[in-house]
Amino acid sequence: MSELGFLSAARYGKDLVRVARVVRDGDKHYVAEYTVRVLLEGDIEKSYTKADNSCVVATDTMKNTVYILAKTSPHVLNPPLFALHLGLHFVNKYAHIHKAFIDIIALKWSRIEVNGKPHKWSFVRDGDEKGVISVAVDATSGPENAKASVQVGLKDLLVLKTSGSAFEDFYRDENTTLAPVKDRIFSTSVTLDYTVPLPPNIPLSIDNLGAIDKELDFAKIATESKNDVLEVFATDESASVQATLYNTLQKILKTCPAISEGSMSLPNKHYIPVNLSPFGLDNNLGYDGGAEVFHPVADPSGLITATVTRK
Ligand SMILES: O=c1[nH]c(=O)c2[nH]c(=O)[nH]c2[nH]1
Repeated sequence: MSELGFLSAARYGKDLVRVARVVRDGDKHYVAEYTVRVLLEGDIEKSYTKADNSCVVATDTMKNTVYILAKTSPHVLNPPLFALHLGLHFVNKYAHIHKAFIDIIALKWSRIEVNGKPHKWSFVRDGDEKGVISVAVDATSGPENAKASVQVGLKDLLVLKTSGSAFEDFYRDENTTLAPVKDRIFSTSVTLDYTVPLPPNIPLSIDNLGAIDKELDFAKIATESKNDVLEVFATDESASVQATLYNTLQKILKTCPAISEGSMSLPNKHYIPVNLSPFGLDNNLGYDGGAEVFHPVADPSGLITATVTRK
């Protein structure tokens, strides 16, 4: 068969590797639960073009590696570091693998408090929110010169405010029916991704991951950026989802000097005030807001996205 095309890109791996790890410090336990995706690039063309599997690190091997490092990595409780450890492992172990892309979704297990005291080994899923980590390790110039991009964030953080949100003075034309409103419900499911450049003074290696975290403190960045999301959402006198998104990312850049860029994706989950006038009831449908009964609509939703980059 004559070939009409050439292989211009190739990347393969294992997706949806679910792993939970318990770390025991005496009778105080810690737990992490992840869904991991591993994708690799390198000298793998012949597996596609020549049906030659000799270069194929089996995706089953990648799955095993996730379990093995979940047991052996000192960084297993720190998702960005664990992702870096996995990525560096693959480019170090296999000379023909030059890039590793590790994505982790971290499920939420919060320690249960009993009578105000944190319990030793009991946890609760107290929200849909998940941590999201996306690491790309590039060892094209050799594993000793590996570079990595690290994006961290969260998704599915559901928030709602019943006041402090307006939407007015928007563009109007003959297709516009939406009435301006001074006071409305604002609800969204926050997706936040931020870029954390690795310190240029510390060579990227498995052995240096501890030192890198000492400088950056990924756990602190995660806590502070989430606090900023919640605080700005609650306190911003929102002129629009767009303006609140922008204010949030500005706040995060201020709080977290290690972050170079942040992106957010915010669906505008509309709550439509119900017209109760046929029943002789006033639901405050006017410009000033103050409605009490709403129809939460699943779709369509707005979808507002933006990236703010440090100057
Ligand atoms: O905050 C908002 N931004 C929009 O772009 C928009 N469009 C719309 O219909 N409602 C809203 N609300």
